[in-house]
Amino acid sequence: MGSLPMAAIQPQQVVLSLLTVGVLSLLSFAVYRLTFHPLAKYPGPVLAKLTSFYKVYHAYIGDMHLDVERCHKKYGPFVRYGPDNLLVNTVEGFHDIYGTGKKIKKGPSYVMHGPGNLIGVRDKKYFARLKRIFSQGFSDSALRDHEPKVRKQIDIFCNRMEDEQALEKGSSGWTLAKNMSKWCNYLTTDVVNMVVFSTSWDLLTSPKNRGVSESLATAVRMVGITHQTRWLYQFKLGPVLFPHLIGSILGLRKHTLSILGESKKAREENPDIKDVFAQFINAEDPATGTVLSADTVRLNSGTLIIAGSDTTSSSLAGTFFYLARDPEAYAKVVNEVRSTFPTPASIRAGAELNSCVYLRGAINEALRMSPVVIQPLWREVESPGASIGGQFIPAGMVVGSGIYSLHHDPVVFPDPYRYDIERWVVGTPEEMKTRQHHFAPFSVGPRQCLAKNFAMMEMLLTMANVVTRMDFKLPEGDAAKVGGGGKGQGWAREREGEFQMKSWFTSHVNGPMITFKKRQLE
Ligand code: HEM
Repeated sequence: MGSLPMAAIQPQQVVLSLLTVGVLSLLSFAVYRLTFHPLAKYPGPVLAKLTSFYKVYHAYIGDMHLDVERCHKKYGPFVRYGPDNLLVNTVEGFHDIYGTGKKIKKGPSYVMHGPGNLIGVRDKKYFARLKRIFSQGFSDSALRDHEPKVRKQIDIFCNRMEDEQALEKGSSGWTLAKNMSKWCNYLTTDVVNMVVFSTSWDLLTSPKNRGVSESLATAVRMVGITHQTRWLYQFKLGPVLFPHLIGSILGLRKHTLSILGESKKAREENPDIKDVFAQFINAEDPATGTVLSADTVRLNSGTLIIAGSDTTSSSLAGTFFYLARDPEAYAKVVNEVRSTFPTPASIRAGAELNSCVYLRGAINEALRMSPVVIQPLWREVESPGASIGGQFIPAGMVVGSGIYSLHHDPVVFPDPYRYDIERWVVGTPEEMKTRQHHFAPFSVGPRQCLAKNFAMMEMLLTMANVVTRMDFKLPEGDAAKVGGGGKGQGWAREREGEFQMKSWFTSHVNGPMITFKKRQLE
């Protein structure tokens, strides 16, 4: 009996089989993620449970802080916001994640910042040793060294704000309106460069390098997107998926290298320069016992420029935004500062400045309403797991909290979308303690902002100098609306009195437009 002839396998059949296998694998993967995954019991958007690209999308369009808020309103305090990601919106949970003592470290996507770059270091022991080097740059004694450099840049900033060449016609001394997100960015970028490198791009005085502000913003946007999944970084997908954002980042690298070059040149001429960069180049790498490599120095320098410019500038712009809309708060701040410091020359960082409670309240309330590091800062739970907000979360899961949501808890901050500087001035000790516990613009715990005190000093000095030298207000007409919410801007973006932010890694803002009038000082 002859054997039956084998039927020839058609290419369509191969494709069909492969497709079937592919679809079945995807289906079983989806079923696993929705049903058997360790986070399966937590509610959340179905797409977020299935794929990290849900988060990537919100990071790209810049509404993640609002989407996080929307999800908590819909699903409650624990929300699954990615296949392995859990959002926690209780104050206990927040302090469990970011405070000390838990087996929790920075999330996997932080590797994108490169080895030896403080902000991205995940190993706790290595971090502790590295932090000893970098925190010296922002210690109390270092702040005293930095203060004159900061004041000098603030003086240039104030000269630009009261610029008499730009008086509006018939306005009895008021200047043309200025876009404060831009000007505050020029100020803080020049400040951070002077403090770290003793040289700067002179953004306040020269338009030549101002494109760097755009590059910084785009770099921050790309960081925020890449933070949502480590695959983007590991498989180098960023340039493929977001080619329009990459050019700016290359531009930023060029600018960083130029400032490093300038700074080195200045050091050859004067080897005694004392700044943060001098500490970097003379420091010993705790991992190798040798001096920090050129790459480590470059990476950390880039981090300081980004971390130190965008954040402080958006916070200052926010303070202008809210104060210019609140005549009562404005009057309290102005009276307090002018009675404490009769002349700009008398303004110094320290006890007197810190005693200006309305000024501090005005800045704190702007940071509460519009915290500038605004995406959930992802952390990985280490073995054997951790209790977070009363829930046991297994090792390997990635957890985070939205600072914007924490700051808008209506129980602690009644009428949470209203700017009210009294929250930081009036209250029983218990109430003040509770508010502080729910307030974390700089994060908390071991990985909180390295330069929190420096940033507060810079903001207090800036606002104190401005109100001593000038009056300021919103301009007439539509320009007054720039930066605020309004109809048609999207969900939760209708509130006209709220400074609108795009939640990139740090926030991106526009406005407010502000007009200034120089005071006559004897
Ligand atoms: C209003 C201004 C600022 C705010 C609101 C702010 C906020 C923050 C926050 C929330 C973090 C935690 C980030 C994370 O967990 O991934 C952070 C980290 C950091 N910030 Fe700031 N920051 C400000 C200004 C500055 C300035 C002026 C500098 C330096 C010149 C700076 C340097 C850093 C560094 C190096 C880290 C990383 C610390 C670490 O990973 O342990 N920041 N900042």
